[in-house]
Amino acid sequence: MIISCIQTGPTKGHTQANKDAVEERVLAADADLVVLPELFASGYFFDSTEQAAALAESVPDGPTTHRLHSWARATGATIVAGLPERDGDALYNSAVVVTPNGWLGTYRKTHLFYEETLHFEPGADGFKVWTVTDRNRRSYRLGVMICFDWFFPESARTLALNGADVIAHPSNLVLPHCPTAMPIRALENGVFTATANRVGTESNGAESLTFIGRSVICSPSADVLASAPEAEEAVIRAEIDPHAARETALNPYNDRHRDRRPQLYVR
Ligand SMILES: NC(=O)CCCC(N)=O
Repeated sequence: MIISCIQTGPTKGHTQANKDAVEERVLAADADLVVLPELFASGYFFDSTEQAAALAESVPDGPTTHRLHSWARATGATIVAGLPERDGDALYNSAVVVTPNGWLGTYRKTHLFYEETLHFEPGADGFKVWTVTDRNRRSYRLGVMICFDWFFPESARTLALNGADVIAHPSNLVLPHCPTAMPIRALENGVFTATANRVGTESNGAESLTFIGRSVICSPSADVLASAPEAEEAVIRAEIDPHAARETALNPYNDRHRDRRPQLYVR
């Protein structure tokens, strides 16, 4: 199967224009799994919680999920994309999994970063894995984490223990470390990872953040299968066999799952 990460450069608040700007690359991706960045259409560094709330939408009946479904239907791809979600009075930094058959599920970011903590509720649903199919109807297991979740090894580890073959990782990275770390996150958990980041600089009216690009697709052997430049919009892609993630033996004596000693791991 083909994984594609689309590295974008959105303008905060211009959700329609940001979706229009990425549509052509999604429709041309020719991939089984397309990963878009965290908050891909809204932008990230909100001036206020009121601005975040104004840009948030309900799932699955909001306009962005509908647009993602039209793209999934048109391409046959499964799409993972980040958006600000409103559920009653609560706002979440979420990612939706959308297939040609429609919305499949939502992940709410567990570990909020910096001023996200002012605007969003932390997700409390844990790390979910969905069974999806590629365009040849071959099934694989897809987990999702969002940006800063990478910093906590428990995120990718829990997804791997929950059976993920592939981890989609919508991001808005501003620190330099994640792209360097992701090959090891993939290796230590025996999964493929697909980090889709953005570029550009955004201000909240008082300070600004610059996003580092460097989207990256990694293999269970810590290979960097594809990577994007730092400051340009880009599309990266890689062909993988997701079931290769199910080979847990490292050698005749070691197995990445069997060798774990959770009874000795504190917390
Ligand atoms: N949007 C984010 O969660 C940024 C996390 C910090 C980083 N790794 O850049």
